[in-house]
Amino acid sequence: MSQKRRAGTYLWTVMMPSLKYQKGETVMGRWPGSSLYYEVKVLGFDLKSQLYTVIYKDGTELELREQDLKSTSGFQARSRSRSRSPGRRRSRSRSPGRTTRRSSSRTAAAVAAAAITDNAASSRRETRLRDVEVTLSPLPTKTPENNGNNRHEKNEDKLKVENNTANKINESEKKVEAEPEKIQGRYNLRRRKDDGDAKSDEAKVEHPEEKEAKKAAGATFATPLDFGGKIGAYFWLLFLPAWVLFLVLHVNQEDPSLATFPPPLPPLDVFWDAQALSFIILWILFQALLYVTPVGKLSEGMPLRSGERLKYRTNGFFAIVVSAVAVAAAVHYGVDLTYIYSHFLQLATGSFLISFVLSIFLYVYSRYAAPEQLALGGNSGNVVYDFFKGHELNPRIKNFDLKFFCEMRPGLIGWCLINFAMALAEMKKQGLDAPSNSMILVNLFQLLYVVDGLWNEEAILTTMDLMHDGFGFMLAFGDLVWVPFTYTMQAYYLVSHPSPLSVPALTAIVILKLVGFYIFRKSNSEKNAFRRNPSDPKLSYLKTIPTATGKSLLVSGWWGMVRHPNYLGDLLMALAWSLPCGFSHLLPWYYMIYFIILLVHRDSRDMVECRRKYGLAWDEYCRTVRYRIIPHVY
Ligand SMILES: NC(=O)C1=CN([C@@H]2O[C@H](COP(=O)(O)OP(=O)(O)OC[C@H]3O[C@@H](n4cnc5c(N)ncnc54)[C@H](OP(=O)(O)O)[C@@H]3O)[C@@H](O)[C@H]2O)C=CC1
Ligand SMILES: CC(C)CCC[C@@H](C)[C@H]1CC=C2C3=C(CC[C@@]21C)[C@@]1(C)CC[C@H](O)C(C)(C)[C@@H]1CC3
Repeated sequence: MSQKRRAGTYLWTVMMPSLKYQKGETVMGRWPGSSLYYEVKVLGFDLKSQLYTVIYKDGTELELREQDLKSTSGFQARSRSRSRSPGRRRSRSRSPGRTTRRSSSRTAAAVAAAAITDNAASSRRETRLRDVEVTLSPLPTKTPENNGNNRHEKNEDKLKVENNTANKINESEKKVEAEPEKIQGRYNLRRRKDDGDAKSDEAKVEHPEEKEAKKAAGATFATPLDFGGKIGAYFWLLFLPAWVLFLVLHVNQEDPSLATFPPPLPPLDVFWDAQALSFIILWILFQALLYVTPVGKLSEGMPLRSGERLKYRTNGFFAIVVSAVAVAAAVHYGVDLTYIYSHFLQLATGSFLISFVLSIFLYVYSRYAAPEQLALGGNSGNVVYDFFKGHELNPRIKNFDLKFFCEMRPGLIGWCLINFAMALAEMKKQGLDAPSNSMILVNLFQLLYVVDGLWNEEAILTTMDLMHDGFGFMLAFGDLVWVPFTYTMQAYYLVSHPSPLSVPALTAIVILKLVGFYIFRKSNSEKNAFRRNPSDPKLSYLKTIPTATGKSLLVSGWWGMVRHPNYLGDLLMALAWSLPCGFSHLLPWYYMIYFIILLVHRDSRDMVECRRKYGLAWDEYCRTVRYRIIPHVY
């Protein structure tokens, strides 16, 4: 464990009491780039970057330097005179969006809604100052109409509420100074549970045990628990491995139908095979060797909280090509890959053991990490939850990034290897000279998915897993067990359950796959290109919403169609993977069902995270782009 890691934790503990502003304190924070100060609440302090995390009244969280904060007492006299002529004074501000803000009042200004602008303008913002009119409107009071998830779905109602509020703004400003405590209720001080959950600060009660746990872990930076919190973590730790083993046992049955679920448990020694475990270890080491080979690009990740940008060796395509050559050579020299089919259960158990040991290592390793290296979502102070969710954001041994490697290599490439082995097993079992049409489709479709992911490996650096999720049991198990041993269910199923396809059915399925792939690839590439270079002239036709963080949100193109066009494409592809297996059993549809649940949950997690980061600009985006995944449906 490096000394730097230990030193970070030590300094954190001893220096906290001497900080000028304390956690929970309400102070005035400068709007980044401008000379305007708004009321903010201090959420924490990061020793390494020497930045305070603060939350504005609109829910936007930002990191500010000490000199950008002032105590409210020393500030009031000056700011009052500023707010005397609300709505009339225009101040030129150089906020990250470089917007001109109409300050209707000291307090109301903090709840800025963003204006939609086109990306050509947004590009120019990168090089020169540009004024964009920004409408400032207070957050509507919590009412049955605008509260809850349907807040954005009921677009028309919401707009009406806002228009009314806007009309009344001058009237309400008069009351602002006279009734400061009422304002507290009108503006949302706390990050919302979901996109529309506008709970006031007072409404949220922190349980004493939660407080204690946080204190014990020095968990100043943390986001609300998900996956059912602490209890949920216990549940998932037991359920996920059991589920994989049940699926594997189930697919092995003559009749893998609901009537025969759960399958009978074999004796315990059947699960264990030392040779299977050693094959898994060899495969992971082989992939690690390819990963560290200095071939391919060194790509930069997105800026971390500390401002640092990590470098990643993105040679995934090289890795899959070399792996394919190695597998072809092995088959040529007589290696029987159907071993994978006959020892599937033992291989899954071996992978599970590795993922479990890796998760323990990751948790212990994270205890030596500096606070800014921890993941916001896995820093609750509860050992089991943090172990499950992932405590450290980007655990690395020197330059070897464990999360990136596990997500993109052994499991993902292993998925294709297993599918290929299933095709060989089908030929052997069914006495075929070539795999069936259905097996070929499933193999080619999923191979395309993986190869595309590796070809565009850099794009993973702007996804949720890499940017937000810590690396713990959930992802270690997901990458090393879940992906290779459950995503291969369709191929495994086809080995013993042939499903002939007519030419029209085959053609329709291929078209569906290509449509899904097109949407998936185009939308992912559009967002990735925009995040990497917002001033890219090729994207200048896109409309964007500026946000207080300096990043903009795409509001036209693919990301103007629905909020997660990439999920839509992915779901269409998932449908095309299940259809070749027919409708005799539910098992080959398992992936489709799981994927809908996963993506709906992921979308809601992302909504919470984006609401936290972008505040009202995110609300504006949600009002403009009403549907989450399927246009006019969901
Ligand atoms: N096969 C599988 O098992 C799985 C596949 N996937 C696939 O992986 C891919 C990545 O998914 P995932 O990481 O969940 O999510 P996304 O790639 O969609 O990333 C979400 C992030 O994109 C940014 N963003 C959101 N809206 C906008 C916008 N309008 N303009 C610009 N940026 C925006 C935000 O980050 P910020 O603003 O901070 O940049 C947000 O947090 C998807 O294609 C998904 O289908 C995902 C999970 C499992
Ligand atoms: C065990 C849990 C219930 C769920 C674990 C989820 C993980 C299996 C997935 C989370 C995000 C993933 C992605 C891919 C694979 C599945 C996991 C790890 C991905 C690498 C597949 C290939 C794609 O092209 C991609 C876009 C690169 C995917 C990124 C997200």
